[in-house]
Order: sequence, then C-alpha cells, then structure tokens
Amino acid sequence: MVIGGGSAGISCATRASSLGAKVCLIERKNLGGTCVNRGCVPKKLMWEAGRVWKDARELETVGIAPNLGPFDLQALKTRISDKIEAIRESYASSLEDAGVTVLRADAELLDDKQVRVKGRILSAKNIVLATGGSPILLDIPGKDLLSTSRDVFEWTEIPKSLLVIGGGYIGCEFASIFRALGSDVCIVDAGDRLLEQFDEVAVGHAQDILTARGIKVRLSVEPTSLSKTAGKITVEFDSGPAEAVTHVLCAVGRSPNIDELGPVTESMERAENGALKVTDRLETSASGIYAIGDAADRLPLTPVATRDGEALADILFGEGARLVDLDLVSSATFLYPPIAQVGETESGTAFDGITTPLPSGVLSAETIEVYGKINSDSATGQLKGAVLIGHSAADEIAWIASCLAAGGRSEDLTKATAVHPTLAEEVVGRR
Ligand SMILES: Cc1cc2nc3c(=O)[nH]c(=O)nc-3n(C[C@H](O)[C@H](O)[C@H](O)COP(=O)(O)OP(=O)(O)OC[C@H]3O[C@@H](n4cnc5c(N)ncnc54)[C@H](O)[C@@H]3O)c2cc1C
Repeated sequence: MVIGGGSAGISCATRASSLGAKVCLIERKNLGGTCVNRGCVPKKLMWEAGRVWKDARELETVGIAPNLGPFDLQALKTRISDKIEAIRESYASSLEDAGVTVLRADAELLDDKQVRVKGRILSAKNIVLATGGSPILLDIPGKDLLSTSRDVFEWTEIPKSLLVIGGGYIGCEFASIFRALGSDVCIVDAGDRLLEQFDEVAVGHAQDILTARGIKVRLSVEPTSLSKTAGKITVEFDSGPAEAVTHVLCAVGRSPNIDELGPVTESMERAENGALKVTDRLETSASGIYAIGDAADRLPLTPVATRDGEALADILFGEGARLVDLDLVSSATFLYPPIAQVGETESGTAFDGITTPLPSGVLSAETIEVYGKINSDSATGQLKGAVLIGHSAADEIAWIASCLAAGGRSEDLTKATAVHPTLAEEVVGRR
C-alpha cells in the first residue's frame, strides 16, 4: 500500500506491480504530486518562458528589433496546464497498465498494517509513506499576505514588485523568473549567503549575476511583520528599511507531510527537518512501514524520489537494490544562467570568464557568464566534485557526475576533447 502518488509513490507502485506484487496507491489530490503539478515541471516551463522573454528583449544587441507586445501570462498558464494534464494522464494510464489499484482519497495510517481510507480500513503487508512535503509559512503578524510556491502558479498577473523571503533554490529561481518577466525583485535571507547547498565561491558569482540583472539582495535580515495599505504589502524587518511590494513569496523551506497521517507517526524517528529516518532498506523506525521521497530523510529532489521508489520495490519484491549514492546526485538552480553542482567542491581548480564565444554570451552584456570549479584529490587526482555556472550547466553536470561515479581522475578529463565552442570545453580537454 503506497500513500502518495507523486514521483516516489508512482515509481514504487509501478515497479512493485511489475515484480508481481498486489499494489494499491492512495492519492488525495493529483497524480504526479509536487514535481508535476506545482514544482519542477511548471517551474521549468516558466523558467523557459522567462529565458525566451529576456532574450527577446536583448535581441536588439544582435541587430533584431522585435515588436513585442505585453507578456501574456494567461497564454503561458494555459500551455503549462495542458502539459501538466498530459503528464497526469500518462501516469494514470501507466499505473492502470501496470495493474495498480488507485484510490483518490486521504489516507490515515492506523498501524504498521492498516490504513483508513474514506471510512474503510484497508490492510497490507507493507506500507510505503510517499507523502511528500509542503512549503513552510513564516509565523509572523500579517502572514496571510504571504504567498508560497503553490500560489505562484495561480497568480493572474506578473507582480509589479516581488519580495522573495528565503534565498534557497526555490526562492532564487522564482526571483530570476519574475525579474525576467519584468517584476522589480528583492530577495531577503536570514543567513549571510544565498543558496546554502551550493559552493560558496560559485554562489558569490551567481549573486553577482542576480544583482547585474537588477535583483536586489539583502542578507542577514529577518521579516518581522506584513501589513497591507493602498494595494501594497509592507514588510518590516528586524534591521534596515521596510519593503513595499505588490507580492511576497515565502520560500523559507519545506516540511514533510507526516503529522497529518495520524498519531501513529508520533513515535516514529524523525530528522531535524521532520523527515522520517530510514535504514538502507528505506524502512522507518516502525518495522513494515517504509518512507521514500521528500517524506524520508534523504535528499528532497525528484530523481532521488524516483530512484528510491524503484529501489524500495526491488528491495521488497525483487532481488534487492543499493540506494543511489547521495554524493552523486546532481543538483541545479535555474538562474539565467543556471548553477549546477555535484559532489564536494570546497577546494579545486576554478575557471571563470568567457574564454570562448559561447552562445549565451552573444546576447548578454554581463561579463561573468561562465564559472566553474573541478575538485579532485591532490595526491591521487580522483575527481571529488564540480560546480558550473553557464547556460548548459544543468545538463553538463550530469556527465561529470558519471565520471565521479566511474572513479574518474582529473587527468581523464584532459584525454578527450569537447566540441568548440561550448561550455563543455571549459572542463574537457583543458590542461
Ligand atoms: C517550486 C518547486 C520546484 C522544484 N524544483 C525541482 C527541480 O527542479 N528538480 C528537482 O529534482 N526537484 C525539484 N523540486 C522538489 C521535488 O518536487 C520533490 O523532491 C518531489 O516532488 C518529491 O516527490 P515525492 O513523491 O516525495 O512527493 P510529492 O511529489 O509531494 O507527492 C506526495 C503526494 O502525496 C499526497 N499525499 C500526502 N499526504 C497524503 C495522504 N495522507 N493521503 C493521500 N495522499 C497524500 C500528496 O497529495 C502528493 O501528491 C521542486 C519543488 C518545488 C516546490
């Protein structure tokens, strides 16, 4: 019995069924969960729209003078919902083809074998919690004026001015997207840097890029209250001036959807962020109850959710599986251009600046469009990690991750050559 029909739950249910298990999946909202309905998919489509719109307005620099009307947000939203609907339908049919019973309801966990659904008690030998997570809302006066990443996709207009609270990847991505679509944007963060999960030096360059694109960044400040007057939301801080904006996005983190499953979860072991601790068989501290995706204390990213879902099915009904090594998980923040990282990057050899006429460099006036760092062991040359900033960084980091997984050494990168002119030649063939 799988509770939650997001990336993790669907991959687990489909795989388990293909291995001969009798599977029931319970989903209270839409198949596809966060990633498809209110996360990666609509975000990436908005990012693409922002990139095209930003580039279109820079076309004069290459001799094209387009006659652009206003940005049509409704047209974009229609396109996004068509794409989402197509993905939901394909999930529904692949679950049906696999023979998974799908129930559309809220599930309550009663014990390690039983779940209550629409007043009925269902039992299963194995219960999988794949309930994902939800945005955390700041608990300050005026918090009703805050929007979350869920609300962003419902907005009916591009904000005139946007304050993003939280400089993690979700906050920085929406700040970049709405700046590209024409909003005045300010990001505030309580810490002393943005994008804590990414290499500090690279983030310094990323912050320069954000600032060069007109995004104001305020660090080490915490909002204390919000109030609304004359169509604007005023946000006060513990230090420095207030900001008056039309929209405020709260992107201070996400918390796993566990408590609402019922009191049974209270005794289960949790990590600091509330996610369920799991063994290397993805079993929680309650035997027979498993957790995958954002509900588990792993990495809250779709590829981890999908891979762990499949791995759990293999563990329970197949020939076993080794979980994906979290040190080999690539991650990116979709700025213009994106920053992407894998492994450990603290030391390492850095390169920066445009050394080749990269396609992204033609349209842009900024100087730092490319930055990268490859980290390897100084004694053995074994690759340890990399961070890249560049228009294709989010794609290119994947093959560096594969080199890491294969135990590659820095000298291996000099043996082949990359295509010129590309970002890849900053990494491959460089001596
Ligand atoms: C704005 C945003 C952008 C993101 N961008 C990226 C990105 O670019 N790349 C990336 O890798 N990750 C990204 N993520 C993270 C990614 O979306 C998640 O890691 C992933 O969706 C987790 O999948 P999951 O299956 O664990 O949970 P979810 O997809 O959240 O699915 C959980 C499902 O469980 C259901 N559920 C919960 N409780 C119950 C219950 N009691 N009964 C029945 N059903 C229940 C929910 O309705 C939901 O459908 C993004 C997230 C956000 C919010």
